[in-house]
Amino acid sequence: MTKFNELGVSAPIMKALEEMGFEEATPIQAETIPYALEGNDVIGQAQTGTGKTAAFGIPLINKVNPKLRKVQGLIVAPTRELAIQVAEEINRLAKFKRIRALAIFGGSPMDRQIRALKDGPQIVVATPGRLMDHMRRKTIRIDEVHTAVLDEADEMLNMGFIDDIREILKGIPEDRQTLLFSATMPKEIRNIATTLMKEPKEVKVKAKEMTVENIDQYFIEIPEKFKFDTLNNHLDINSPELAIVFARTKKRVDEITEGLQARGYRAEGIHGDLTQGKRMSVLNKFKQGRVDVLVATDVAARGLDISGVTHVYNFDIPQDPESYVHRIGRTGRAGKTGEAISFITPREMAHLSLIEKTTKSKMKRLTPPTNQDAQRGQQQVTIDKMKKAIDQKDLKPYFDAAKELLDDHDSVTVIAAAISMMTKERRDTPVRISSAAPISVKKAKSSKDNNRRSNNKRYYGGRSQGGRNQGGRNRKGKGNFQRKRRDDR
Ligand SMILES: Nc1ncnc2c1ncn2[C@@H]1O[C@H](COP(=O)(O)OP(=O)(O)OP(=O)(O)O)[C@@H](O)[C@H]1O
Ligand SMILES: [Mg+2]
Repeated sequence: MTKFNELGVSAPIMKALEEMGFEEATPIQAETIPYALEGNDVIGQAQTGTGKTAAFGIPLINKVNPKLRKVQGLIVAPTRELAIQVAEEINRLAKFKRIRALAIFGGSPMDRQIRALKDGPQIVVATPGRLMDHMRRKTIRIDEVHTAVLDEADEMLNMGFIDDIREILKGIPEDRQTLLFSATMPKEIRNIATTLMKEPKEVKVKAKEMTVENIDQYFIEIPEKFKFDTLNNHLDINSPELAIVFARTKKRVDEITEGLQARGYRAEGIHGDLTQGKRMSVLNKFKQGRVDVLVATDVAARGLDISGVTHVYNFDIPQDPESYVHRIGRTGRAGKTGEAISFITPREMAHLSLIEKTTKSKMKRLTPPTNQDAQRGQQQVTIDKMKKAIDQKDLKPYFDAAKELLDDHDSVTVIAAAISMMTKERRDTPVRISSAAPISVKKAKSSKDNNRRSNNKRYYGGRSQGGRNQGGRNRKGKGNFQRKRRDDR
């Protein structure tokens, strides 16, 4: 284990790290910080939730001159919420260095951002679309930037963003330091990346699997029309502290959200068609635990660090294995455990193998839970509450009433009545989710799908201990798949 002071991190940052409770550097931090501090370009790849933000944030802050009120560090991120989160983490790390990070992103008033930029933040975290707006209007100067960071680098260099990124990098002096980070880095994207960098040091934290091992991964083979009830049952059985449900399209996100609300869950949806105000309020409610289930498109798949997310459901399996890695990585962060459950229609089974092959990890099969399983799961929630009360509460004031009840009824009946009154009643409000075209399956490899290991015994006790736009424009018309996909999230 490496201490931060062994890495050459300066005193003000050390103080911030202490305040944040970071005792030791994570492997990606230990390996990339020294390279970056020496001024090297770095490509850093490490699993989700392993501290990549600080891995680029610390050396960047280290290098920034607090006396110079000009943008010196530019971080580009794919979504608005991620830009905000990264700026917050940078500001925490920079607390004792008198420098400020500002997030600029689409969907929020331009004039306010222009004023904030005039204030002279040394670090800007931006989504590409809004950043380019500012560049065109000359309301941001990036010609003194010495460090450029692409967070979620493979996404930023993918078809939907690559042209913007090239244009942005053209505005930054060529002798810049460039840092690229992501949990995934397909080879062809890595090749593009190196053309934008100078002899980059490539750090790939050695891991058997691309996914974090403290996420238990499951799949349920289920026809489309049973997905919603299965989700319902699963939520009842697992009673997640916080759960994220990923669906393929904005429409499905809306329908699933409405369906869950109709069935009595505290659920809210998030996708690219909502106003920025709504997106932020939904995410904040989720972070505060006022919403238990966040239903989302891939707009929430990358980078978001929300503590307490115990379950991730892939209501629809994602097209790309990379997207799978990022989605499930919203749980099991910073050493905590989590569960990921993917719904796969029979026709999509070959796609499961492709994902497993890419991520080098296996999903265990679960049988779809029945309504009875779900009922039992909900009762278990009550029983757990009762057990807690037995352990922790002073129940003596209730003894007389209890004894009175037991004069007339046997104890099993009395307890059953108590459980029934405290258990959430299931609502069977009919819910219809419009059907979605199944994923287009590439490189189908079906032979081993027929004899997958079965692990059906896992219904109860499945509760785990949990410890959180895109560039702002809805650009249409290029016609390629990636672009379309981004517009639809
Ligand atoms: N050295 C550390 N010690 C303890 N906690 C840490 C350390 N470094 C980072 N963290 C915390 O771990 C969590 C995950 O960090 P971060 O969001 O940077 O992960 P990431 O690798 O960028 O994940 P993703 O691939 O999903 O973007 C954050 O809450 C962060 O504050
Ligand atoms: Mg990250």
